[in-house]
Amino acid sequence: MAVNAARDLPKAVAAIAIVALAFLPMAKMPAFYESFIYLIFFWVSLSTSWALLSGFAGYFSLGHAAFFGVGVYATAALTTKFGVPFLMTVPIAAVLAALLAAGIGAVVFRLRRLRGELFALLTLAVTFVIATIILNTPIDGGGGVFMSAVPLPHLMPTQTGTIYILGFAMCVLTLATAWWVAHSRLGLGLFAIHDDEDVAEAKGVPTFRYKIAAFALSAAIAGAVGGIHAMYVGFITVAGTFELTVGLYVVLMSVLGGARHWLGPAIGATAITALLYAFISGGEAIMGRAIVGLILIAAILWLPDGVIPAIQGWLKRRRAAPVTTRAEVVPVVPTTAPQISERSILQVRGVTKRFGGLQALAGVDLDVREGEIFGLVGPNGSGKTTLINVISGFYPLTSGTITLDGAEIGRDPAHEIARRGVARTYQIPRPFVNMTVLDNVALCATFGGPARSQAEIRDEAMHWIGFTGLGGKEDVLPAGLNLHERKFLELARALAARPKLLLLDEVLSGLNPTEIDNAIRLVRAIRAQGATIIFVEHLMRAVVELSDRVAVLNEGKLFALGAPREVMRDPRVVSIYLGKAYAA
Ligand SMILES: Nc1ncnc2c1ncn2[C@@H]1O[C@H](COP(=O)(O)OP(=O)(O)OP(=O)(O)O)[C@@H](O)[C@H]1O
Repeated sequence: MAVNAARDLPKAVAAIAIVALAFLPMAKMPAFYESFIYLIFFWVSLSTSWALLSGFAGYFSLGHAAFFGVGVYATAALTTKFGVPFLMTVPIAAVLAALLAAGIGAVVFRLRRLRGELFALLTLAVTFVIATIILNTPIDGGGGVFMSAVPLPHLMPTQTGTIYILGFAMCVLTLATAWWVAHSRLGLGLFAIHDDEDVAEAKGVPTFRYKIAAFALSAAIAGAVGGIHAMYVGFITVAGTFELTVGLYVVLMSVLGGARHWLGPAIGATAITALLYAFISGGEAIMGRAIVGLILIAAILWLPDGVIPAIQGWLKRRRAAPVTTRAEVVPVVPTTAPQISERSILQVRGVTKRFGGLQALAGVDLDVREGEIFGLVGPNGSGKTTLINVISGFYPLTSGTITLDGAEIGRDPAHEIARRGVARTYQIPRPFVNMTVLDNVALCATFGGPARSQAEIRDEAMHWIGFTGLGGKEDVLPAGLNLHERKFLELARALAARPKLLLLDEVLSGLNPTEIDNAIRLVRAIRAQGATIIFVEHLMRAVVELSDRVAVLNEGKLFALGAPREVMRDPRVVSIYLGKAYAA
C-alpha cells in the first residue's frame, strides 16, 4: 500500500501541475508572468529536444540553433509570404527541421571519424551555413521579418495567453516524447551508443538507424518550438535566431539537470531561466550574469552528472537494501557429451583484410562445424582478432565470403550479423559503463536473439548472470567489478543473445590459475548448451584442453589445422611461435 502510494505520488503531482499550468492563463495573470513562464516552457522543450540525441546517445551538438532557426524561418516565411495560417506552419516547421537533420545524419553518421568533437564542430558549421543562406535569400534578405500582421488564433483570452498555452502544449509533448524514448528500445539503444557505439552495434543495436531517428526527432521538436517562438518574438532576425548562445544554453541546461535523464534538461532549463531572471532583471545585469555563471560552475563541479542523477544516486544510497532478486548460481558442469555435427555452421572463403598497405588477412579458408570448440591461435599480429572482427562485421571484408548457416553475411552490418546469431566478447572487456550488470546483459538479450517480452528478457539476463557466477552483482556498475568479473560479464552478455556461434577473444588472458580453470569449465558448459565456439587464445594449456580442432594463423594465412595435440607438436608451428631453434 505504502509502496504504491510512494510510486503514485509523483504521477499525482505531475497531473495536478499539468492541469494547473494549463488553466493558468484563465486566471488573468499579468502578461509579464505569462511571458516569463512561456520562456521556461521554451527552454525546457529546446533543451529536452537537444538531449534526445546529444544527451542520450552522446553526440554533442553545438548547432541546435540550426533546427530551431529553420522552424522560426519556416513559420515566418510561410505566414508572411504565402499566407499559410500560423498553426499549420508549426508541423511544417517540424518536418523541415527533421528532414534537414535526417539529411545531415545520413551522411555524417556513416563515418566513424565524425564522432565526438568533429560532430560538434560540424553542427556548428551547419548553423553558420543555414544562417548565411537565409540571410542572403528572400527568406530574410537581411532586413528581418515582421510577424505583427500574422493573425494569432484565439486559443486564450489574450495574445500572451495563446503563446503561453502553445508553449505549454509543446513542453508537455516534448517531455512525453523524451519519457517514451528513454523507456523504449530506441532509448536503450541510444544509451548503449553513448557508452560504446561499436559494441552497441555488435550487440545488435541498429546504430545508424537509431541515430537518424533520434536526430530527426530532436530536430523536429526544435523546429516546432521555433515555429511557435517566431510568434513570440514578433520581429525575426538572422543574428537573433541563429545566436551561438542558443546552442550553448541548451547544452548547459541539459548538462546541469542531467543530459542522460529524460527530465534532466527540464530541471536545468527551469533553474537557469529562473536564475537569469532573478539576477539579470535588476540594474546590475553584467554582475548578475557573472553570479549566474559562478553558480553554474559550482553546480557542475559538485554534480558533474547533473542534478537528477545526483538525486537518484542519493536516493539509491539511502535505500541500499539487500538485493532482493539475486540471480541463482547455475552449476557450471557440462552434463552431456559434445555433439559435433559434420555440417559447417561457418564457412570462410578467401577472406582478405587490408589496412592501407598492411595485409592483416591474406586469403583465409576455414570451415567450423556445428557444435565444436574451434581454437584459433598464432603469434602476435597473425590476424586472429582481425578474423573475429570481420566475422562479426566490425570490419568490412576487403574480399572473400563468409557464410553462416548457408547465408552470406560477409557484407552485412554488425547488428544484422548479431541478429543472425553471432555473438562476441572483447579481449579487453568493453562493458557499457553507465549501465548496471543487469542492464548490460538485458540489453544484449533485447537486441540479440529472438523477440522476447520485458519479463522474459529480465529472466534471461538473470539466468546468464547466475551462470557466469555474477549473482549478487546485478545492480553493480562495471567499474565496481574486478577483471575476472568483467571478463565473465562479457560472457554473460554474449550468452544472453542465445548465439549459434560464439566468438571468444582471449577470455582467459589476465586471469589467475583458479579463474582460468573456472573459465574453462564455463566454456565447456556453454558448448554443452548448444553453441558453436571459436576462441582465440594464447594459453596453450587451455587450447589443448578445450579445442576439438585448432587452426594456426601466421601472417594472415591459415598455417596449420587439425587436432590440438598434433598441431601444437608440429615443428613448423613450434618454429613460428618460438623460432627455428626450438622446432627440432
Ligand atoms: N584497425 C587496424 N588498423 C591498422 N592495422 C591493424 C588494425 N587492426 C589490426 N591491424 C594490424 O593487423 C595485423 C593483425 O592484427 P591482429 O590484431 O588481428 O593480430 P592478432 O593475431 O590478434 O594479434 P594478438 O595476438 O597480438 O592480439 C597486425 O599487424 C595489426 O597491427
